[in-house]
Amino acid sequence: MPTLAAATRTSPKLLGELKIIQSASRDIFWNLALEDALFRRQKEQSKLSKPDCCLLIYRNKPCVVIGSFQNPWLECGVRDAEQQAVSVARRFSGGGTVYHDLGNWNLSLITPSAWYKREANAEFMRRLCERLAGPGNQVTVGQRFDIFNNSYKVAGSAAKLAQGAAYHHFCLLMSTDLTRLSACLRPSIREQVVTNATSSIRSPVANIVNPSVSSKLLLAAVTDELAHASDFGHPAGAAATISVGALDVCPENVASSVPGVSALSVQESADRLRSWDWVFGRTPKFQCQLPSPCSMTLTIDKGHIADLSDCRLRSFLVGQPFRASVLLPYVDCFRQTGLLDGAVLDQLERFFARLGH
Ligand SMILES: Nc1ncnc2c1ncn2[C@@H]1O[C@H](COP(=O)(O)OP(=O)(O)OP(=O)(O)O)[C@@H](O)[C@H]1O
Repeated sequence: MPTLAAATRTSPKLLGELKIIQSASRDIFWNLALEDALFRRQKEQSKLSKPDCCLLIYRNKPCVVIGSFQNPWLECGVRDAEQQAVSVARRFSGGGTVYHDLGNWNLSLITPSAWYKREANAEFMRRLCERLAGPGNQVTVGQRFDIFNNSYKVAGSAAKLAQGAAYHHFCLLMSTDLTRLSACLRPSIREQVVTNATSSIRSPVANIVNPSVSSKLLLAAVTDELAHASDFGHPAGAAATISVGALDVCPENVASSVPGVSALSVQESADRLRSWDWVFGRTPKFQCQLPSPCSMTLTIDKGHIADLSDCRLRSFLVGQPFRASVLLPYVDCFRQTGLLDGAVLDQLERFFARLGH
């Protein structure tokens, strides 16, 4: 027979409200910071007997978003992204690299950790996608809780789980520029690399609907699916009410429209997410092997050159950030001093140029 303590642990508390929050910002860094602030607020709320939870909806200007434990140079063309004004962001959650633009919608379910159910969240997304795709389409949940429409990936998913709170976010391809998506996901470093960073699982992708779906229609479909959430065992089914908490949230109104979230802390967190130290400096240590005529091995740790097999260059380059703006002037210098032969310098120049500023 279960003890009283065990019974109390397994019978979940009712949720308070499930609030839908929609961001008006199109800045990936600010939106990731807002998501993180809502997650931290959720952790605080976990002490309450009836915590609220929320669904954050946001879109971004063109950007590549890598997972927390990934290597940006292996996942995207950093220099090409820079040249096309595509931001590169590192999110807090794990998983692989995705491309966002205004045709890609992000839905993030932020709940108490006790309510976190990957399968039910994915089923919520599957039903939403099925509704958007219309009849005659086969919408399924993949092994890693991604969503496929007729075998094409239409939504990716990643999660972050901590004591007290969790979020599970989905990026949904509605009318994204798919040519640009695949162009942006071409690696900067194509040389041989040794790393234990997470690799993306590349899949053929498609948009789910024609470009005419408005945010109003999406919001209506989301609200309706959440209202039926108890039918398929989603935690939202236990929410006392489902309501639109705040629309058009932006840096100017976040403090007044989203209680418990400070505009300053969102801004500080956005600035940190935007920094080179966060996006590139947090790359897991890796080794890169440059073939002949260079024939050298570089070790990169915390975004800086930690070691170099060519002893002529070691004293100049070890300790330098792994970025074109710092390394290319050295190549110019080496050219002037005749330290290395021309073919080696040309190869180094091409390699460093691909790293981005
Ligand atoms: N906006 C997008 N939506 C869905 N799939 C995408 C998108 N952008 C790229 N993809 C595809 O998803 C692949 C990465 O998938 P992977 O499973 O590694 O990451 P993910 O965990 O789904 O990403 P996320 O965690 O952001 O959802 C890319 O190589 C590409 O094929």
